[in-house]
Amino acid sequence: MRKMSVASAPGKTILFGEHSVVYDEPAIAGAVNKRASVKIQESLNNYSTLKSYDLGFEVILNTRRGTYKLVKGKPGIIRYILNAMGKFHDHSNIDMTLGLNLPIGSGLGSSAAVTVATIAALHDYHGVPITKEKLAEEAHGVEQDVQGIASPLDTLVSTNGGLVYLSREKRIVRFDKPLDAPFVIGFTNKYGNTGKMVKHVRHLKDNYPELINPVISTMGKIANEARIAILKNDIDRIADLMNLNQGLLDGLGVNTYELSRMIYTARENGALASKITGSGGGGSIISLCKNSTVDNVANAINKEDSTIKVKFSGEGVLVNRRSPPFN
Ligand SMILES: Nc1ncnc2c1ncn2[C@@H]1O[C@H](COP(=O)(O)OP(=O)(O)O)[C@@H](O)[C@H]1O
Ligand SMILES: C[C@@](O)(CCOP(=O)(O)O)CC(=O)O
Ligand SMILES: [Mg+2]
Repeated sequence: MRKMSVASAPGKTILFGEHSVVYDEPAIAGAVNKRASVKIQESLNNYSTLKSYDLGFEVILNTRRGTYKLVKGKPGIIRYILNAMGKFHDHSNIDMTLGLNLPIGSGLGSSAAVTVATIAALHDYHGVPITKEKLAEEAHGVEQDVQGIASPLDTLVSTNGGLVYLSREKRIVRFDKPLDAPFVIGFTNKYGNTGKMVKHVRHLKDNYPELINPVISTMGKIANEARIAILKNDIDRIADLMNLNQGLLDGLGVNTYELSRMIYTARENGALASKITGSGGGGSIISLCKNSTVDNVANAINKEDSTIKVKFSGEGVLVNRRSPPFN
């Protein structure tokens, strides 16, 4: 029987604090019910392979030399997997398969979900016990290597699951109850590149510190206000804070015409709030709706863009389809 390991991890949606979280401000994000899965099998060849039917890529890897040949597809997300293999794999030949049922580059944390699932599968394959804390830390290190700058938010949420508040001290506090309100995620077919958008904000901050620092710290204050509103399930206050957060993201230049189109379409068709989720520059928006308006909002956005129905999910990383006995 060929040695095999399977791990999966959820994507996420950021409610408050994207970009400001990179500068240690608090943030609020939730794991969603769309996941990345990685299967590793002992290879019968004298080389390794990495395939994804969902993303249409195939790679032949020489793990001994650390080189690879892209047989077909785009390299993007492969960089995260190769970085993880460089750190957590030996030179044995393996066949890896990546499954992804969430849109990639769409602000839903595909890079974090793929990275967490890859590392969890590699550690299981090599029989290396690991805690959730260590797994999230290693995954954050991979995102930092590949993107140049990354907060631990995405990889913490993909590892732990649930709706979480990330404090300034980088501790996560899980909300006991998911938000009792329907959301619609709208996404454009123009994906955003997280690394590029984070570097854009860094450039602005370095050039206009006296203007941008107050924006970043106000985003942190909004996240703290939102934490209280979520605990009270004060939907109207959450909505006001989401729209305020959007105004500041716009100021940071991470909005686009397509994202604005979806934001205002959502608001004009009954959404209580609508804002960019994730890095922006493309990708997705998240709209807070009422049960009576959620279908209107989705239908209106679908006229020119796409929507994906996601639910918050309590499930974080799974290894061999069960929540690992993390110590
Ligand atoms: N079709 C694709 N095949 C492989 N990689 C892709 C594809 N589309 C986008 N990518 C890459 O996937 C990564 C997505 O990560 P990121 O930009 O952080 O988006 P997300 O918001 O999903 O985390 C980027 O490195 C991007 O270059
Ligand atoms: C923009 C940022 O705050 C979130 C990135 O989210 P995503 O990769 O677009 O899903 C960057 C980070 O936190 O590392
Ligand atoms: Mg990402």
